[in-house]
Amino acid sequence: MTPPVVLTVAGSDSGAGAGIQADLKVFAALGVYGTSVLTAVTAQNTREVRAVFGVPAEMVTAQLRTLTEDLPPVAVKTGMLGDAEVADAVAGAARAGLLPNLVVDPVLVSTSGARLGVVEAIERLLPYALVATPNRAEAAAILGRTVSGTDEMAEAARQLAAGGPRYVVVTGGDVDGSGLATGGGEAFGGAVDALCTGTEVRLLRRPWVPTRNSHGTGCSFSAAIAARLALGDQVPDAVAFAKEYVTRALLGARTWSLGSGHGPLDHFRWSDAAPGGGGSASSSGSGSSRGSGPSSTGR
Ligand SMILES: Nc1ncnc2c1ncn2[C@@H]1O[C@H](COP(=O)(O)OP(=O)(O)O)[C@@H](O)[C@H]1O
Ligand SMILES: Cc1ncc(COP(=O)(O)OP(=O)(O)O)c(N)n1
Repeated sequence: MTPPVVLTVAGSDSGAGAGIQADLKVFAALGVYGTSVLTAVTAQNTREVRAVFGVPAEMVTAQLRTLTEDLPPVAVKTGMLGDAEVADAVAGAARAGLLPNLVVDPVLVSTSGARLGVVEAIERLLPYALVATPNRAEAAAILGRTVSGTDEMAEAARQLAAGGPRYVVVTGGDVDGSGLATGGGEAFGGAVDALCTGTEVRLLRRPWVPTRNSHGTGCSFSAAIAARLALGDQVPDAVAFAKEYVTRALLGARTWSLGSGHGPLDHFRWSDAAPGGGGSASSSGSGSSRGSGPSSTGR
């Protein structure tokens, strides 16, 4: 069967844990045909982002036009955009109807602290998003206030949804269920995200996986949402699937030793990494919206 085409518009991570490389791995793992528009090249490993080189906006437009003429996507995700000119180029394509089922992951700063984007660029694209997936820090930067506990995450999701995207997931991979920063190696109450559907906010909770190999969780999450939208899921189901997928990909990589910093997820061995069976990351689902489980399409 011909797979649906899914496009990622993002930066290159030379270490392949995040960015274009992670997105394409997620697409392959979930059975869709991935295409890519490169917005920037980073010199990056598991420890740091050493250099960033932006692709000119005209070249981003050329990639978008060339691809969408021949391989029109069924769903699209954006990651690192770099500057506002690149965001304008992508927004132009969205306005022209070339980027259906658009998932915007507002990448601003890497885990290691490097700046990968600006709020102004994100703001230009958010009105065209079907789904936006900011983490707590990104939501805070866009809204201009702190977003700490789950109540504030829910409120931030509601506020961002009122300003453009139909659905917003504020992710909290770095906090436990009661909103305390984790930071250590212990499992707390769960990795909690807040999904605003436009009418309500649902808290999605899966086990928090204690691992250093967590580089690229945000990229992988948004890529999985886009893949599942292309396969026909409704947004809440796509989001629930993506959360489960990331949990399993984190579990799959717990024993990996790739690089000396924050290593990548195991994007491919997720279908046999059952959450709850993974050491201290016991199941703590509550209040979550669950779609069909990842194992339904696992290889
Ligand atoms: N250690 C972890 N254990 C379980 N889930 C996690 C962990 N880290 C991140 N996640 C999940 O991964 C997804 C991406 O979130 P997050 O890591 O907050 O994004 P970002 O990489 O943009 O900071 C969310 O569903 C989040 O809950
Ligand atoms: C090229 C590139 N794009 C995005 C990121 C950040 O990835 P993300 O998944 O949002 O973040 P972490 O999970 O690594 O915090 C990146 N580093 N490089």
